[in-house]
Amino acid sequence: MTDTALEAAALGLRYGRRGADRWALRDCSFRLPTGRVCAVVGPNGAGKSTLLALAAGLLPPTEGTVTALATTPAAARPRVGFVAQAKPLYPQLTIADTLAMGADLNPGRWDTATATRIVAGGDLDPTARVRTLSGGQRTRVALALALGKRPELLLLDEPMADLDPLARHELMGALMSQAAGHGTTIVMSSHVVAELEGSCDHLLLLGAGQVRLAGEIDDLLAAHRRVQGPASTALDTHQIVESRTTGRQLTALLRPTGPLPGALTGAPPTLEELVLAYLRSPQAPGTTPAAPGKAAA
Ligand SMILES: Nc1ncnc2c1ncn2[C@@H]1O[C@H](COP(=O)(O)OP(=O)(O)OP(=O)(O)O)[C@@H](O)[C@H]1O
Repeated sequence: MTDTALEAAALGLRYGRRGADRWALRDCSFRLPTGRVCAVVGPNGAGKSTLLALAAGLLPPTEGTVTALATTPAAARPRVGFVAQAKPLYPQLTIADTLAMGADLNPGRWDTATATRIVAGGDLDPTARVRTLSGGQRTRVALALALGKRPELLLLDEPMADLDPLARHELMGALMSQAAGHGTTIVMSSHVVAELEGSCDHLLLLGAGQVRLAGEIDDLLAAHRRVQGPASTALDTHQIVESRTTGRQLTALLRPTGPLPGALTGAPPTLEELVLAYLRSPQAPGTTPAAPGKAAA
């Protein structure tokens, strides 16, 4: 039994031919312990889908390594569930055929009750063909297939994007109970940070193909402060993620490197405040396992 669900070391992927210099991901290093629910966030084109595809073994790295459940992604595949952004399924199959295929492909692992319950939650007709389903209904079937596999590691690329609010709530609940009941590690990309707050305990923030923040969310929040005070307050000994001056008032989100000036009041940010501050400030220094000197503040 491993205690590492996902680990990347100097991982990089370049699309296209050599020399084209289109690095989608470069020099990514992080470790995700098992049993976590990890949010993967970042702007469009940051490399989230690429990272998930590498972790699922669908793309070979151009450089560096990635392991899933302490082995190669290909060797881990029977124990890993992956739902890609496009939710690919066989359009000509019915929902019932699709779940039967899941059972055939996962002998000894398949959880009929869970898969059937997820499909039934959407009030879907099992005899309906996949090609007749809406985007959100296809997502539901794709999640039923992934959860029915009872994976140890579940990789989900924007799983909630096309679900209605009730379906989001219900399926997020199904994912959380899978994590709590079976110790499944879930890695989930999303642009809706508010949705991740309260569900996720680990964060991977990507920007321009690099890992900018990686770690336990509680540790990351505790290491930052959202502060306000007089505009004249000097902050330059601290790592400033973003700062703004309005008249005589300064507000900033920073990573303290020592005691804060007494003129400032502040508190740890929420997850949404932290992520938005980093997204608005692409040049702000991040914290990754590859830069341990910056981790403690
Ligand atoms: N098949 C491909 N061929 C060439 N370049 C690609 C391909 N897929 C992605 N890229 C490029 O790789 C980079 C990372 O893309 P990726 O899809 O991983 O980002 P993302 O963070 O998932 O974005 P989004 O939030 O928009 O889904 C982007 O610059 C993109 O243009």
